[in-house]
Parts: sequence; C-alpha cells; structure tokens
Amino acid sequence: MPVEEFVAGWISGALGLVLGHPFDTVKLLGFFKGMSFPIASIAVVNSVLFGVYSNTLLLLTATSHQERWAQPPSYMHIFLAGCTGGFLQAYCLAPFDLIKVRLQNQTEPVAQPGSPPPQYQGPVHCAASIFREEGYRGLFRGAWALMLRDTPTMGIYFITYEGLCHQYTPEGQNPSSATVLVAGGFAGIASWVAATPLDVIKSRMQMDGLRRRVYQGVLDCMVSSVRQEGLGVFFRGVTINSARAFPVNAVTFLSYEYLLRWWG
Ligand SMILES: CN(C)C(=N)NCCC[C@H](N)C(=O)O
Repeated sequence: MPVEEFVAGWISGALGLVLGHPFDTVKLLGFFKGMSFPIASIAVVNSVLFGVYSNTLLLLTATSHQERWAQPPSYMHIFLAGCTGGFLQAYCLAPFDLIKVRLQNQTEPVAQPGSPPPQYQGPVHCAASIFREEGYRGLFRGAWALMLRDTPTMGIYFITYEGLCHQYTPEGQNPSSATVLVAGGFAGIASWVAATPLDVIKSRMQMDGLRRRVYQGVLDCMVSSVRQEGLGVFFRGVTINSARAFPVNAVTFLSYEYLLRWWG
C-alpha cells in the first residue's frame, strides 16, 4: 500500500490548518489556546482522508497517483473513494473534534473577574474528564453525525477538485499551480456548503450530555432544532465556513500535489 499519500496528506493538512486557524477561532467566538493539538489532530485526520482516498482509487482503478492525470478515473470511482476516505476520517476525527468543540464552547471571549475556572484545562484534561464522566462512548459523542456529515461531503470534495482540474488542464498534462489552488479552494467551499447542516447538528450533539442529555439522537436533534429555530438553523455558519474553506483547501491541495510530484 503506497504511503506517500498518507504523509503528503499529513503535511498538507497541517499547512491548511495554520491558515484556517484564525477563522476557526472566530467561528465559535472562542479562543483555542495553542495550536499543537489542532495541528496534530488535523494532520492525522487529513493523512487518513488522503491516504484512504488515494489507495481506494488505486484498488478501484489500478492507477497510481502519478498515472491519474493521463488516465483519469471515472467520477463514480472518485466519489466512492472520497466517501470511503470521509467515512474513515470521521471515525478518527470524532474524539479530536469533540475535544475541540468542548474547549471552544467553554471559553468566554473576555474572562470575567471572579468567574469560576474553566471546566477543562486543556485537550488532555478534557479527554480524561469526558472519559471519566461519560465513559469511552462519551468520547465518540456526535460521531454518527460526523460520519453522516463527512461521508458524502468528501465524495463531493474530491469530485469538485478533480472535475475542475480536468476542466482547466490540457489532456495528459499535470494541472498548473493556479488550477490546483482554485480547484482546491472551490472543493473546500462545495464540501463545506454540503456539510454545514450536519455540522450544526454534530456540534449540538457533542455539547449534549455536558450537563444533561437533551437529544435522543441525530434525528431528534434535527427535528427539535428546526422546530425551535426554523430551517435557517441548517445554514448557520455557512458564510464563515466557506470563507475559511477556500484558502485552507487551496493550500492543502497545492502542498499535497507538490509533495507527491517531488517524491514521485
Ligand atoms: C467537513 N468538511 C466539509 C470537510 N472536512 N471538508 C474537507 C476539508 C478538510 C479541510 N481540512 C478543512 O477543514 O476545510
């Protein structure tokens, strides 16, 4: 099994994250102290996404990454490989994402004098407290919503990227840097527009259980959110998600492609 894609996915995910960090911080009005935890987690998750995507395509089409521009796979194969990568990355992402959401939501924009200390003192303390108070399954709270969010959206992500690259690249050539940047940016936007409804539900499920359980499951969370706030709830954060997605994914795909060309 080729491992370059895992390593390239690892590095490119970390680079994208550095660029997206200011947007992530604004998104939840929280202050996510330190970047080592998000970099480590996104790097692992992106490595799984890109590594599984590329190896699934290799299984389906018997073409390696280097051969794919000359012998493009079908959109069905790209979609299936993207969905497989998305499903497995969601499983790895679940505990990291839960910790990120819990830490972001507990932090006030401005600390009030005399206010109680935060419940979680950092990522490791947060993971240990969730494990102690909510059990092993607590670490996977919201994982179903995350898998529902990421499986189809990663299919959309890779179809958009590969489709735009092919559209703007002469037959048999590698896409130019500008094409990779634009295609990567739009792939990020398309995937986040598709992901936002379940992203909202996922975050609510992850915060559920902190004090008491409110939702019975993903469907119940969807129904009660729509009842209370209307359909607009599914588009909460879509603008900031898209603004963040363009630069993050442009850089992610550019560094991914260049690392693979450099090693190939
Ligand atoms: C949930 N969705 C839509 C995605 N994960 N999309 C793929 C982009 C991944 C990239 N690290 C980012 O954070 O934008």
